[in-house]
Amino acid sequence: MLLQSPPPDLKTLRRQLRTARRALSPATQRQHARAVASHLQRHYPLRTARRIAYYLARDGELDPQPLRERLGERRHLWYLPIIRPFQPPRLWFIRYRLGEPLQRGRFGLLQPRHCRHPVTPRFLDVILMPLVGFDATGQRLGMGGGYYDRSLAPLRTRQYWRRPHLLGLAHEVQRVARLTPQRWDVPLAMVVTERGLQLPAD
Ligand SMILES: Nc1nc2c(c(=O)[nH]1)N(C=O)[C@@H](CNc1ccc(C(=O)N[C@@H](CCC(=O)O)C(=O)O)cc1)CN2
Ligand SMILES: Nc1ncnc2c1ncn2[C@@H]1O[C@H](COP(=O)(O)OP(=O)(O)OP(=O)(O)O)[C@@H](O)[C@H]1O
Repeated sequence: MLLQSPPPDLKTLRRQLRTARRALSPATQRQHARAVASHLQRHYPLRTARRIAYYLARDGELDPQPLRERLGERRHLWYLPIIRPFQPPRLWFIRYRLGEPLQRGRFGLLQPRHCRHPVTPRFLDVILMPLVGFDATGQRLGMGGGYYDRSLAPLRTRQYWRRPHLLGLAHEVQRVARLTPQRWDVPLAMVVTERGLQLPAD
């Protein structure tokens, strides 16, 4: 009898995908970050967005900094996530101007030292999200803490007249065949890798 190996559990899958993205050389990392910036710099919801959340790349994450540099500071306000200091864990977003001081917070994450006027996701036009994994349908695998999912949950249930456009950024090596959607998952509008934009397909 042929025994098929079972699909890896999510914890194993996260570890494998994080190892794969970390294994990319610094030169490849830079090339992918520049390719993603080229694919997105003329992208309509981003060009016209006023408030954009991004993240400071770590652990092999696709680096959104070249994209920030191309889009510039004149038309856009840039925000970084911070873990809000009480339970349940959720993200707030803080305006961050280049050159302002950073400090290490929870999990050793760099975050703005001055946390003035945090906003929740509904005040943002675009959220650039770091992915651990993704599939062709736009399903996303994150760090597993539910930080983004919990923070975005109100957008699913309430009717806001506008909601942020969610863009996932990743390297192609983070693509997986199929992720099973969880009840609380908030779907992405698009995944962007060095190969280009990917609209969710069923
Ligand atoms: N660059 C970046 N910023 C981000 C995230 C992210 O994935 N990447 N987040 C995405 O949610 C939020 C923070 N959530 C995080 C959740 C877990 C870990 C993490 O490193 N966990 C370690 C365990 C560390 C420990 O327990 O001390 C790990 O899993 O190895 C990091 C960020 C907001 N900011
Ligand atoms: N809207 C929510 N309300 C309550 N708990 C939630 C919600 N969203 C996620 N969670 C909790 O967070 C945990 C992690 O979720 P999941 O495995 O989907 O993480 P993830 O999508 O990889 O992480 P993240 O959202 O931080 O990128 C789940 O076990 C779930 O219990």
